[in-house]
Amino acid sequence: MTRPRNGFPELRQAWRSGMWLLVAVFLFSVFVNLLMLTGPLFMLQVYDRVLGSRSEETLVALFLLVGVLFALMGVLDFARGRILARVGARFQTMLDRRVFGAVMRHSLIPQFRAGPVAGPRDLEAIRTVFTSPAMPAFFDAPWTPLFIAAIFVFHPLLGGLAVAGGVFLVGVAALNNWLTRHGTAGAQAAARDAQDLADQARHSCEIVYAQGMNGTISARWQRFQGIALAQTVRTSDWTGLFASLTKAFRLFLQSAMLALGAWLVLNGEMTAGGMIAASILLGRGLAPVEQVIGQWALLQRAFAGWKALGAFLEATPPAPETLRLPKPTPSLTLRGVTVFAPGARQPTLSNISFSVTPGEAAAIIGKSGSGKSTLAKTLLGLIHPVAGELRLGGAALDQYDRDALGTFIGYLPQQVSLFAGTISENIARMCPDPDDSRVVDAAHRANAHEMILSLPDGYKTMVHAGGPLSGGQCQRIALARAFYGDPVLLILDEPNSALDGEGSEALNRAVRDFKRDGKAVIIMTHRPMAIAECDRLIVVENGRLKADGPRDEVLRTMVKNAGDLQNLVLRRSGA
Ligand SMILES: Nc1ncnc2c1ncn2[C@@H]1O[C@H](COP(=O)(O)OP(=O)(O)OP(=O)(O)O)[C@@H](O)[C@H]1O
Repeated sequence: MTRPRNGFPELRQAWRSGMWLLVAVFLFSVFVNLLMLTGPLFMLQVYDRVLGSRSEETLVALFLLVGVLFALMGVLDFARGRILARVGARFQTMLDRRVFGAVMRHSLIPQFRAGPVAGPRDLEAIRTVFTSPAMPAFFDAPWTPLFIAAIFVFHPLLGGLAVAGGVFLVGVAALNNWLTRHGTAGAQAAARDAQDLADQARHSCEIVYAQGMNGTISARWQRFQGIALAQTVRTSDWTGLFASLTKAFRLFLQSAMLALGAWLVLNGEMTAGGMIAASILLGRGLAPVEQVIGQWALLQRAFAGWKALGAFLEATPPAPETLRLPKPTPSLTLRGVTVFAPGARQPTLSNISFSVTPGEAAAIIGKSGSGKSTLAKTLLGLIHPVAGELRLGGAALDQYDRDALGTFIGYLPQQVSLFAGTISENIARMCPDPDDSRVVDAAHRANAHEMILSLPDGYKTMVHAGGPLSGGQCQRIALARAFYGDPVLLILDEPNSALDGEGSEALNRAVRDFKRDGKAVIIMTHRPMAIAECDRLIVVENGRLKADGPRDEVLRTMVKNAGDLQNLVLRRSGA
């Protein structure tokens, strides 16, 4: 069995790419931890040497030295924090594109599109650990045994007390982890549900108000929020309890250490300086443990994110590398194409075969739900048939590079959506430096140029959810986006659903121009106006091909009210 190369191996590779920086952090940590001995050593010297000798010169010299050493420790500690932040940023940057790509591929499956998008959040959760105090604590933790060993040097009894205290703290951390492991995950899942519902409600706020759904939606949101809050409070109660317990215990342990030390001093088994130094060493040694416990919720989220992200990337491999094929000839062939909706028993499209040749415009008509939009998405390679083959310019769709294929095809979806950006960027398919002449040319073809110029900011008008364009204006801009560049095939799904008579005429003109240029056009519709320029008519019924042939012939034989429809088509097209 071959081991998967996607998923966890990708995470590990991104992690390893920052390894040399982590080695630098490790080296910095060596010095930071050695410099942490400055305090106890200074204490030892002051108590045992300065106070004993009553030498002010020694005190001043030691004090200056300590100042320099602490300054050095501060600089090194700051530097390793900066490096760790960059290791995290590097980890995220290496995976950002891949995760975004995987989310996009995953969203092509309709039932996943509506679900929560975890990938980027998981990645963010892992990165956050690098900027949290937990990460330096991990690099400090290996020094804990050294500090405890140093306490043994002062006196074995003190060392024994330190070990017992350390073991108790680690036990507390493990118990905390065990008690909160389910609560944290549950709280995160419920918070995600609440956030997703809030986003959805915000996007559809008009329908929420118009249909009096404010109360029901906010009650549903509050329920999710309530679950999230209850779990968070319960988890935070446990974590808070353990954090307080740890803190109080560590302070008590330091006092216990002092008490034991004082007793040993009274018995003449150690010096007063050693007693103070041992107490400080204990504080230093146990600080990383305390810090990790304090950051436990963050660490748990990062561990869960690592597991979820690895599994997600494993299940969503990147698109296979393809050759950049040259621009295809505008001929499309389908043979026996069958498509199932995920989990469906009956096919949405069954054994569909037809071809469209250069210079031809074909209309695909059928009742609502007959499978026209599914066919359009299949022709675009967005839905994969379970059987049959589909070729553009002689090559199967998956032989094309996905982005390149997109430039060869102009697509107008049934439900138009524009992106946050200027009209010109939207027409240029969100290219950051659009070619103005091609943008204007596409707008002209879609009869959108005058309309765009009439807007206060013209082509620079910002498009955003909810404004400032009407449905028809959006459709014309989306049509211009389909025309942008030099597509060889146009696939238009209900192109004049929001167009007025003038817009429909312009669309017919554009289709005529496309045919004249030897390109191919496919229009999914049930509006007669849209088939005026179509030479071919393909009728789909319940996902099956019912008829395919010259438009007028098919109209005569297949459509019940052929006469009326034909008259309407010919009258509207001015033929
Ligand atoms: N990704 C998919 N893969 C296969 N089938 C799907 C997919 N998504 C939806 N379907 C199925 O396709 C059926 C037909 O829907 P489709 O939107 O293609 O019809 P349509 O002819 O365009 O209808 P309308 O004219 O109302 O837009 C739906 O009933 C649904 O079960």
